[in-house]
Parts: sequence; C-alpha cells; structure tokens
Amino acid sequence: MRLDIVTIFPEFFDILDISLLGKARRSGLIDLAVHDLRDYTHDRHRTVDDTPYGGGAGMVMKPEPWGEALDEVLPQDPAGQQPLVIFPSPAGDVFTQAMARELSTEAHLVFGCGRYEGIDQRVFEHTATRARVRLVSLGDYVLNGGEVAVMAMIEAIGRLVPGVVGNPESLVQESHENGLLEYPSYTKPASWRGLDVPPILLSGNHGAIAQWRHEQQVERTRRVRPDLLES
Ligand SMILES: COC(=O)COc1cccc(COC(=O)c2cn[nH]c2)c1
Repeated sequence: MRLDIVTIFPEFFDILDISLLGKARRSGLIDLAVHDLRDYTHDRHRTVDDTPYGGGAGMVMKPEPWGEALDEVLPQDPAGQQPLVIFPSPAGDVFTQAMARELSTEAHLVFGCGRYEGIDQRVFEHTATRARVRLVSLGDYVLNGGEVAVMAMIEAIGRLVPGVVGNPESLVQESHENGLLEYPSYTKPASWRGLDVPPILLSGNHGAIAQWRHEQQVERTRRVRPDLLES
C-alpha cells in the first residue's frame, strides 16, 4: 500500500518511522511519503492561506499550492485504479472500523490535511476530476487541523494491512470487529490488591470461557454503546 500525506506540518508524521508502521515501512508492506504543502508555494513567505471571499473570521487554504502538490502526488495518467484522496473534515462521513477495513484494501491512499477554516472548495472539485475524493470525520468535534485525524486513520487502516500485525488472530477479538465491544481482559497475578480474576477464566473450560466472553461483550455493548446493537 502506498500512502501520501500533504500537510504544512510534515514533522508531525516523523513518529510513523517507529512502532508497527515503521516495521511495515522497512519491510516494504507500506510505502509512505510526507509532502510539505509549503514546498508548492512560490512567494517569499511560502503562503498557503488567504482571507475568505464573502468575509468572515479566519483564513482559507489557497487552492494553488494544493493543486501543485496533488499534481505531483497523483499519477498523471491513472492507468490502474484511481487513488483515493481523503480529507479529514467535520463535514465528512464518520470513520468506522468498517471504513478502515475497506480502506486497508486500497493500493494508494492520499491524505490532505486541512488547517485554518478549511481548504478552498475548488480543491475538492478539481481533485475529483482525477481521483476519488472522500471527506472523512473522526467525530463530532473540531480539531485545529487534519494531522491528528490522519494519524488515527493511518494507524487504524495500517494495522489491517495483511502482514503488518504479526498475529492476524489478534485482530479478530477486538472492539468493533464483530460489531460488539471487546470483553474485559485479565493476566497474572490471579489476585491483585484483593481483586480476583473471574474464576471461569481459570477453569480451562474453553467453551464456557468463550460463552462468558460473548456475554461480557453483549452486556458491555448494551451498557456503553446500545446504538451498535441496533445496526
Ligand atoms: C471541508 O474540509 C476541509 O476544508 C478540511 O479543513 C479542515 C480545517 C480544520 C480542521 C480540519 C481537521 O478535521 C477536523 O477538524 C475533524 C475531522 N473529524 N472531526 C473533526 C480540516
């Protein structure tokens, strides 16, 4: 999988060189490139924003730098499948585990990190003439920019790319993988500060343990996220 990120804070993504994704990058499973939007400006101050037409507070990201950055990142002659360009936005489709699973099968993802009051609307319109474009929301709150959202999405997507996580089994019993929240987990010691591990987990009866864990998932989901039981 090829990942490109366009941002005015490229150093924000240095952390992707370590941990799981660092290993996936070194093994060639994931090919990541970060692009500084300011490298596509031509004035002395490397300006990426300007005042909004129609007035109002704040600044809007200029279309020209985005156009030139995406000229470089998007294939000129999209022979194969068109890349998918994702812009984090409060106005986007909500990011879910199902979306992460779907996106983990893409060959080429491009992430555009907005800042200020947003990106000039024509960037989305023009990019849609040469790639698939999707606005994606992490939730109903506002961040100062797309970088944090992109980091979260890359982690959620990257760990689903075959080979990135050592034991694929560990991806199954997870919150949201089977539509339910995960069961509570325990490890040694069997008793800690007067708190004991549920005896069923020490019984060695794997059928009963699986049943208990499923019951815990349903009970926790009903209590914390009843909306997940409706779908
Ligand atoms: C139309 O989209 C744009 O112009 C993108 O521009 C911006 C501007 C500021 C902040 C962000 C980051 O996204 C969020 O705040 C966000 C995503 N999920 N929940 C909150 C993006």
